[in-house]
Amino acid sequence: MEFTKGHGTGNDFVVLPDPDGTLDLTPGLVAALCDRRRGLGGDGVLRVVRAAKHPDGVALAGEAEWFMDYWNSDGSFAEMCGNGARVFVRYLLATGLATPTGGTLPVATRAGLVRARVDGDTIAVEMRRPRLYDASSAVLGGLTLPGTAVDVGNPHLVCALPAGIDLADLDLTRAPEFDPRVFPHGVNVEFTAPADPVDGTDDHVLMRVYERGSAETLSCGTGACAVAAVALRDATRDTGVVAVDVPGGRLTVTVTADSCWLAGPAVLVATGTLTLP
Ligand SMILES: N[C@@H](CCC[C@H](N)C(=O)O)C(=O)O
Repeated sequence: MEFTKGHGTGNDFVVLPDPDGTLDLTPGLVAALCDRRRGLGGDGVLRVVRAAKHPDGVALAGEAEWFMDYWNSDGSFAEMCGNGARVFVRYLLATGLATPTGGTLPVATRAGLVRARVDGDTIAVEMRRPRLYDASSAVLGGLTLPGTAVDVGNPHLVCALPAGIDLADLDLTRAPEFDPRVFPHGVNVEFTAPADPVDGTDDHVLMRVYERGSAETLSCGTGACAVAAVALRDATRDTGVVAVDVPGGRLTVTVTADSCWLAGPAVLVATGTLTLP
């Protein structure tokens, strides 16, 4: 089986072309592929399948040719992956499987249709506007951190660190605890700290993330969108541009009245042939 490895700000994926949806992708196979010592290694798998050929994509087949079948590294599904969508589009373009029309390329996902725009090394995807819906908290190393629940198609909990606690000092080798009544299907937890202004943006935030199904990653695109929406709310703004620095680089999030653009680099690093176990 052919594979490609790619990443967006260090959030890395095994890309599997399966245009006709014939691959028997199982949670065990996904976990084995993502194993960093015994497999190819990755935060997740992106199966590239025609929307018409996947039960979760078929409803959008009239609007997008390709469906992003995203899996976390533990073998669970997620509704949406912002960095994954950007890498997915890079793959479609590099392989000639799709070309933008009128500057944009639609992709079907479990969270609905996203649109991509390509500008050199940068790929931006337009997703739904993040919805802030509840106050909740995470517990990490005995410390309770208040936060905001945000729906970006997938669930997020954004927690600002109190003064005196350094983002770099957080121990994210263990999962933060969260309230399962607010997040019955689990949650991605973002920890944030303010940063110095960046030209051309309205706000600048530092972020680390513990992802549902993938543990700590170097970046999370939907997480960055959630963080940007909370930063704008805290600045009593409804829309704006926020630079979000993650351990793997910088993402730029533009929240508009009705959507959210996530922009950053998306890179393919290797292709090869995989012998399935
Ligand atoms: N890294 C992704 C999010 C992947 C899904 C997430 N772990 C979940 O289970 O919701 C991103 O870039 O958005």
